[in-house]
Amino acid sequence: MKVGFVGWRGMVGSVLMQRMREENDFAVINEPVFFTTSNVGGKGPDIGRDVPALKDAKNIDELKAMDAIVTCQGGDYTSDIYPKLRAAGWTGYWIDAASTLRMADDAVIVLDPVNRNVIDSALAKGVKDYIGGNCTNSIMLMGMGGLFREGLVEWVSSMTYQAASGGGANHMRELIKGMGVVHAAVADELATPSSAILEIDRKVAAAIREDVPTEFFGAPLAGGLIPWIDKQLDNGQSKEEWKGQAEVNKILGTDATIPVDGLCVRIGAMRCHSLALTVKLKKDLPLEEIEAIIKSGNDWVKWVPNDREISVKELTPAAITGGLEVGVGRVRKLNMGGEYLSAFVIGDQLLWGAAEPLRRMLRILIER
Ligand SMILES: NC(=O)C1=CN([C@@H]2O[C@H](COP(=O)(O)OP(=O)(O)OC[C@H]3O[C@@H](n4cnc5c(N)ncnc54)[C@H](OP(=O)(O)O)[C@@H]3O)[C@@H](O)[C@H]2O)C=CC1
Ligand SMILES: N[C@@H](CC(=O)OP(=O)(O)O)C(=O)O
Repeated sequence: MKVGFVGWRGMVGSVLMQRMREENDFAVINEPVFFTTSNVGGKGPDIGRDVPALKDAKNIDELKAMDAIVTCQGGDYTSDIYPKLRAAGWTGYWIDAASTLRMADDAVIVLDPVNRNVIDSALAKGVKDYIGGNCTNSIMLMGMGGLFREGLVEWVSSMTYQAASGGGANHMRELIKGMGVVHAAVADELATPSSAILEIDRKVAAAIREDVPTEFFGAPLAGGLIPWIDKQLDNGQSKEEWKGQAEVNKILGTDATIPVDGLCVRIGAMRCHSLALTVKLKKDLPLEEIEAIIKSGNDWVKWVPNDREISVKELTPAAITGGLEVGVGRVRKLNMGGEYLSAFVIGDQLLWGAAEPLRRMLRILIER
């Protein structure tokens, strides 16, 4: 199979390359071809064997020679190139991290540990477009997929805590710079144990208002949060919030829509997205049964007992970042009644939230 890779040196693309090397995926790809929008003729990534020089990611003829194209280049690239390629008669497989094509009728949102049945039936029908889901939705479904699979979920309220990496590499850099600015504003006082905390607080507040960089996020994130992610819609939702119900139902292939809604908030974590969920179940099940169903969702569910000491150690970005496990904890019945469940779900948004579903989709295609 001739597989073209576009966007491989970006943040999502780099994580994809890293995972493909770890899983030895390049051993089963006869001809990997790497494309670029900025460095035609340059050197491709290290995949353990020689690869041809980088090809032009905007050259439709070069792209047309591929059996499959995996792109992490972003929505603008997809909007520009995909229609031209299809118009030129290309019938290969398009695997994409960008949201552009997700809701298209003839595209499938891929998250195979949750919707392998949807993927398999699409492949059998000849569907050619396989798109990675929004990071919060993929993480939520990786954590709570068992409850959805059993048809137990009536609705979900999802309050998110989303990491800087969701915005891209520059956003991560801005967060760290901001942290440095805050520290620098009170470094002397911090070195003096007797210094007054209110004075430290005043200086920190001033630094956050005036000095923390805001070029990429548009508001100070270090030492704060931003209660809006993505565009504003006419109904008062953010686009990120709108994606919840639309994508979750499409991923699951539901007949009747399961309502999913809540607020999406950017916080100062690096690459772990978290969700505080209220789940309305269709029936009042014992907690032990709920635990067994959640654990049975897939091999990556990391069940964290609802215990203070374990939760603060295991259910945090520090514990989860860089790994494929999706933490699920704080599961208990809420005061509203036996059918109301709380849960906290946390995952690395560059892995299950972006690169991993694409990597696995490519593998499914190759191994067919
Ligand atoms: N970030 C996320 O959490 C998620 C992102 N996505 C999708 O993936 C797309 C790509 O996201 P992301 O990887 O964060 O974007 P990046 O900005 O990190 O990379 C995108 C492209 O920018 C070019 N680029 C320019 N300067 C640099 C540089 N200094 N280092 C690396 N690449 C550079 C590269 O193209 P070239 O080599 O051709 O110059 C690269 O492929 C998004 O637009 C989105 O559609 C989907 C899910 C989650
Ligand atoms: N919007 C997400 C990241 C992302 O790229 O999402 P999408 O693929 O749905 O555009 C975030 O900021 O955390």
